[in-house]
Amino acid sequence: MSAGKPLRFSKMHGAGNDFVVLDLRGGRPLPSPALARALGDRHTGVGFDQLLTIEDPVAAGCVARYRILNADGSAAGQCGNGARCVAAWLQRDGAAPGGHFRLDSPAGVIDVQALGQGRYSLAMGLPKFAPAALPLHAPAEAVAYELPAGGQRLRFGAVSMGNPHAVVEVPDAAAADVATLGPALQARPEFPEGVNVGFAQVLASDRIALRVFERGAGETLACGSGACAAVAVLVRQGRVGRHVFVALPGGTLEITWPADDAPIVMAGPTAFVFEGEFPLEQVE
Ligand SMILES: N[C@@H](CCC[C@H](N)C(=O)O)C(=O)O
Repeated sequence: MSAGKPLRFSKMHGAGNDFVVLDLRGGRPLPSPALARALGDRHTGVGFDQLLTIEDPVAAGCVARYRILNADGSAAGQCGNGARCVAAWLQRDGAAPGGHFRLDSPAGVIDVQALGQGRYSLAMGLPKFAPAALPLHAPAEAVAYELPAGGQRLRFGAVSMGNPHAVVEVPDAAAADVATLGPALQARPEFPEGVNVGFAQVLASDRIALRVFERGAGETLACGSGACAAVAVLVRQGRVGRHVFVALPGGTLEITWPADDAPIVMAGPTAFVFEGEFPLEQVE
């Protein structure tokens, strides 16, 4: 990034999970973690949960590649709400004509289907339950694990959606002590790369309420990969069916996992908020 020339960005959100989107196609350099943190500051910068960079694709057959930085400057392997926003951004840009296209993500190729009115459906890949996939230090794969966190023993399921998730079933998501238990489980040494912690309340076999304490961003209004992870874990525990509406504080996502050997499909909204320019002198 060169000083003197302001950085153009788009501000977007997907179900309240908010993003700054940068167009780095043509080989423009990635922002440093320091620049990401400066942009992400909600008082002195623009503010976001995740920074999304749109780049030239590496994988064949994709219209673009995206990468993800959390608000604290750390890199992430997947972002479901962000992937929908990248899809919407590319369609508006004209780079993804037609309703069906592919994105090159850090976790692999994602199939996108535009549903109209800013909604997109994405095939988010297979959930990976092997502890090494997160990674989680556990003696063996299990449908549920238990660890001490926040002064209690927390029972959770664990899965990778390209990024690591722990899912705790709670009787009342609104009353869950997300601010205490989220960081406590996230910081356990058994998760050497940290973990996104979801608190899921089963409302019916096709409906759950979910709050997610994200790695690198704290509690967000929605987490797309977290919604996929919650459904994957709860299906495996026999708690829900394979088509589930996930109500998050910022909106509802529709998650379908047709079969164990099929990718999880996530459908949900996107929104453009504003376009802007950030003066790089603030950072460099
Ligand atoms: N909000 C995202 C997930 C973003 C990455 C996550 N915080 C991590 O570090 O793995 C989503 O919608 O999936």
